[in-house]
Amino acid sequence: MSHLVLDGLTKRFGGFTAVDAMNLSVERGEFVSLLGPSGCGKTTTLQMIAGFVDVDRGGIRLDGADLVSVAPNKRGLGIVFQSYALFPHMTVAQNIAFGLEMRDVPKADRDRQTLAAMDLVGLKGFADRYPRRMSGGQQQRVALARALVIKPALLLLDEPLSNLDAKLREEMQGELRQIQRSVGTTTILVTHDQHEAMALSDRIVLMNQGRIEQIGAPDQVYDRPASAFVASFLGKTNVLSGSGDGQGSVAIGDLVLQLPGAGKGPLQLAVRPERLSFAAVGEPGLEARITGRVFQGTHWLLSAESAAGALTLMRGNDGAAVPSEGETVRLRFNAADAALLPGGAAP
Ligand SMILES: Nc1ncnc2c1ncn2[C@@H]1O[C@H](COP(=O)(O)OP(=O)(O)OP(=O)(O)O)[C@@H](O)[C@H]1O
Repeated sequence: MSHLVLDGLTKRFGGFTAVDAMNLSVERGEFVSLLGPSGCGKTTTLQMIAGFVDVDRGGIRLDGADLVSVAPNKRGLGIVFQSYALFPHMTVAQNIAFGLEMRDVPKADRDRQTLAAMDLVGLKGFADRYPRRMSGGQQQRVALARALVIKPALLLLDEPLSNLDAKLREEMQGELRQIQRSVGTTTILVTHDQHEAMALSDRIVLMNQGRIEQIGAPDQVYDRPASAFVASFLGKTNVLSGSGDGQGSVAIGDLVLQLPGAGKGPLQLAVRPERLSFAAVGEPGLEARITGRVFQGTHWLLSAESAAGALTLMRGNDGAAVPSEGETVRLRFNAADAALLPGGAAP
C-alpha cells in the first residue's frame, strides 16, 4: 500500500479551480517534489495535506486511513516553511523541544531526543543560542530539527531554502537530502526551483494550472518530457518542427530519424541543447546559422536559427574551435535524445 495517496484532490477558490482532481501515490520514505510555476497549486496541495486548507472534493489517505477528517494538529506531520517561524523568545533547544512538550514526552526523553535532533541537523553546541543570533541557514536547520524531532509521519517542506543565498542553498540541498535519507521520513517538497527539485527528489510532480503534467524521476522528466510545457519548464530545451512519413521516419531538415510512434505530417520534437552536436562532413544534418554565443565558463551556449526553429546548443570549453556569429553549421542528434511532443503529430 502506498504511504500517502491523494485521490481526486480538488480545491476551488470561488469560481477558480486551484487544484484540479489531483491523483498521486507516494511510497514510504520517498522524497517527492511538487514543482511548477507560481500559482500552479503546489502550496494549496501541501496545505490540504497539512489540514490548513479545506478539501473541496477528493480524498487524502495516510497508510490507507482518511486524513481529511483528522484535525491539523492531530495529523502528526512535520512542517517547514520558507519563513523559519521559530519562537524568538525560546532558545534552539526550547524551540526544538516544543513539539515534544506538547505531546507530554517526559523531560529526560525530551532532552535526549532534542540533542539527537540538533546533532542530526549539524547544530551540536547551539542548544542555548537564540534564533536572532543565528544565520538564515542555521535557523532553517532549527526549523528542520523541530519538524523531525516528533518523528512525523510525513515531512512537508514549503520552499524551505528559498530565503538562503545561492551557495548556502546548494549546500543545504545536499544536507537536506542526506538527513531525509538517514531518517527515512516520507517527504513532500514544494518548490518552483527546477534545480532544487532535480537535486533532491526521488520523483518530481510537474504541475501546471492545478493539474499534474507529468510524474517521474528527475532524469525521466528531464530526458523524456511528456509535454512542451514540461520540456520548457525543466531546463533549456529546443522544440524543433519536423515531418513524419507515417511509418516511423521523421525528417528535421536533412536529418532523418527513426522514431517509432511518430505520426504522419507535421510534428514537434524536444531536444536538449547538450544533445545537439555537429554533423561530420558528408553526414546528413540540420543546417543552422549561429546567431549568438555566450561564454559560461565550463561551456559555451550558442543560439542558432534553422528551418526547424530557433535553437540553443552547448559546446564544452575543451579547447576545440567554437563557431562564431553568422557562421553556418550542420547539426545532428540521436533519435534516443529526442522526445516526441504530443499534439504535433497528425494522425
Ligand atoms: N485563499 C485563497 N483565496 C483565493 N485564491 C487563492 C487562495 N490561495 C491560493 N489562491 C489561488 O490559487 C492558485 C494556486 O495558489 P498556490 O499558492 O497553491 O500556488 P503555488 O503553485 O504554490 O504558487 P507560488 O509558488 O506562487 O506559491 C493561485 O492562483 C492563487 O492565487
